[in-house]
Amino acid sequence: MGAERGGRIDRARWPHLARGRTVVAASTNYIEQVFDSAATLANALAQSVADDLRRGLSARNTAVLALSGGTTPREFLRELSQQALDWSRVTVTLVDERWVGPDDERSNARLLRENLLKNRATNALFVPLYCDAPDPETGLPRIAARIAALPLPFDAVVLGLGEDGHTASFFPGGDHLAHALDVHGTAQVLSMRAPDAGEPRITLSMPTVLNARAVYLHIQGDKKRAVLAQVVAAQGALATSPMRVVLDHATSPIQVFWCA
Ligand SMILES: O=C(O)[C@H](O)[C@@H](O)[C@H](O)[C@H](O)COP(=O)(O)O
Repeated sequence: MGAERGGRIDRARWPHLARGRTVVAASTNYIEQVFDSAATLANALAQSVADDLRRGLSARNTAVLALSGGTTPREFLRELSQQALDWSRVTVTLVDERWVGPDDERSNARLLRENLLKNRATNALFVPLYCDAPDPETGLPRIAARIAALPLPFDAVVLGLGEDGHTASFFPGGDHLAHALDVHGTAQVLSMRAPDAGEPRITLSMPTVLNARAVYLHIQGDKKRAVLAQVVAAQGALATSPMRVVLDHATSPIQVFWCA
């Protein structure tokens, strides 16, 4: 993969890279930065995503962002909500959503509502990946119409990583996994059911994610870092994992933000 090591990073090639962070590896399809705490990571990631949004606002007068749910992003979302920019011109949606009501503990919409859509970001427009249909298959046309109406590509997409190598709701064994991962596919959003997914899901498709102007991977803890190392080395069960497909087809380097 031709990794560069910290001292030899060509900063001109990586314009988003702020000073003072440790770059542990970079290659043509990812660049990894390591932070000494979850708080410094959350702050740096929020600043970086906010800069992407500001660039979008000044170039196109509008900006659009897709965020992941799960347990990792809470602190980052709170930091992002404090970023000074014209949030009234920003549209926020999710990378994926569990098919549960917006007040359910497992709802990613709820996570965003409680942690991002407040403070300075109160006026951001949130586009949910959930509707009152009984299941994601039935709700899909409505959700797809919402995504089709967005001014894509996304200015930034933030992904998470599961220990099974899933990202977004690209779960191994998912009923629409091949379709979702098809880089030439035309679907922007799909339903997904998988044995390890818990609830049925809605997910952005791989090309919708990878067309973003900036794609981040936010991971915390040694276990996730070990998972990513296996994905990068294409080893064992993770050699063909969904995250590996993301790395293989990244059109601009995935920006990995990691802390122990
Ligand atoms: O809603 C979700 O489940 C996600 O968006 C999912 O892709 C998540 O990012 C990973 O599963 C990591 O989740 P954790 O941060 O909880 O480990």
